Order: sequence, then structure tokens, then C-alpha cells
Amino acid sequence: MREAENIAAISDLKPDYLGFIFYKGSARNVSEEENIATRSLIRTGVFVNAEVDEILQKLEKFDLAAIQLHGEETADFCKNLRKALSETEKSAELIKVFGVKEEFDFDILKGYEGLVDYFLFDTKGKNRGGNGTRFDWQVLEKYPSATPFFLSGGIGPDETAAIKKLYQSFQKRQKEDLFYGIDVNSKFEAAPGKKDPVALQKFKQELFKK
Ligand SMILES: O=C(O)c1ccccc1N[C@@H]1O[C@H](COP(=O)(O)O)[C@@H](O)[C@H]1O
Repeated sequence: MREAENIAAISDLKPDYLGFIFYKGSARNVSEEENIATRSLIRTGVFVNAEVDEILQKLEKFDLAAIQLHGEETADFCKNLRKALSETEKSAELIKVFGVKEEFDFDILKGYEGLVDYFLFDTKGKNRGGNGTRFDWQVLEKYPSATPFFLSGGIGPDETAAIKKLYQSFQKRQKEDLFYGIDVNSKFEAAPGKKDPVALQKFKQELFKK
């Protein structure tokens, strides 16, 4: 998101998080000049292999409360970022993203356990993110971690039934707390960085309908 009026319209739908892409390679990149003021939402900065200093600068400037690491950030990087945050007396939720193609080796998560607050699963594609394509969510039925995750990657208006089905599979195992959230992006855009409030409202209604 990056347009003040659009941010206000989407904030009215009361999402828990609102994302801002800080990656120059993206058509959604937020520049230093942008005014992205919002009310009480978890303002999330999305970064791709950025330096700790850059993340701290954006955190301060844009009053971010969550950091989404959407590149090849290592566990050591996450540890250093956490340390840098505490040294500057800043706190922010850390979300580490993993790209999924057909299969996913969950062993990779082990090194990140305890270092980040959430994992996020996106579809591996030709772009760093915002590819607008889904992966096979069945992969997550074998989710072995105790770290809650966000589901992402090409989630669109027609996906509510499939999301509910996946959620129920976690409920059956009394593990629904692990399926922490869903992250929508390009499939709800009128243009890059501009979300469609009507489509999102309909989606939200459908998602919470019993
Ligand atoms: O959206 C982008 O341009 C982007 C660029 C670099 C890193 C992440 C990006 N977006 C993230 O991609 C996922 C999935 O998006 P989509 O639903 O497939 O469009 C989401 O987490 C976005 O925050």
C-alpha cells in the first residue's frame, strides 16, 4: 500500500496488518517521500535482503511494528536484527518468509525457531514476491513447527473455501493457533500498490461466514 486515500479505505476494513514494500525491484515499492500514516494497525515493512541499518531506518521513519523478511535472510541475520532492535530499544514482530514450489523441506525452519515470531509461506516464482500464484497448500498439512505462520501467495477472491478447508484441517488436530493469518496482495489490486476495498470487504465477509 502507498496511497493515503487507499490506505484509509483499507484500514476501515480493519485488517490486523498492513504491508509496505521497501524493495526497489517491486512495482509496489514505497519511496521515502510517501505518506503512509495509518491508525491502529500493525504496520509491516516488507524487505528483500536489506541491511540491518536500512531496516532500522525504515522502522523509525515509517513507524513499523513488524518486519517481513522476504529474501534469503539467514538465521544469523535474524539473530543480528533482533539484537540490533533490542540495542536501539525498538521492538518489532519478525516474520520470515519461505518460498514453496511443489515440495517444501520443513527442516529449513529449524534454524529460525525462536528467532522470529512468525513464518510466512509464499509461492516461489520469477519475482521476489507478488507473483500472484498459489502453491499446493496441502504441503502445510504436515506442518511440524510450533511457530505460527501466515499463508500467502496468490490468494484471491475465490480462495475462501480452500482457506477454510486448510484451517479446518488444523482445527481437527487442535492446532488452529498455528494457522495465524492470511496475507493477500496482488489478487486484490486495482493497480500495483492500490487495493480494491470492495473486493476485500466481500472477501472478508465470505471468509468469516459460517
Ligand atoms: O508484492 C511485491 O511486489 C513484493 C515484492 C518483493 C517481496 C514481496 C512482495 N510481496 C509479497 O508477496 C507475497 C505474495 O503476494 P501475491 O499474493 O502473490 O501477490 C505477499 O507476502 C506480499 O507481501
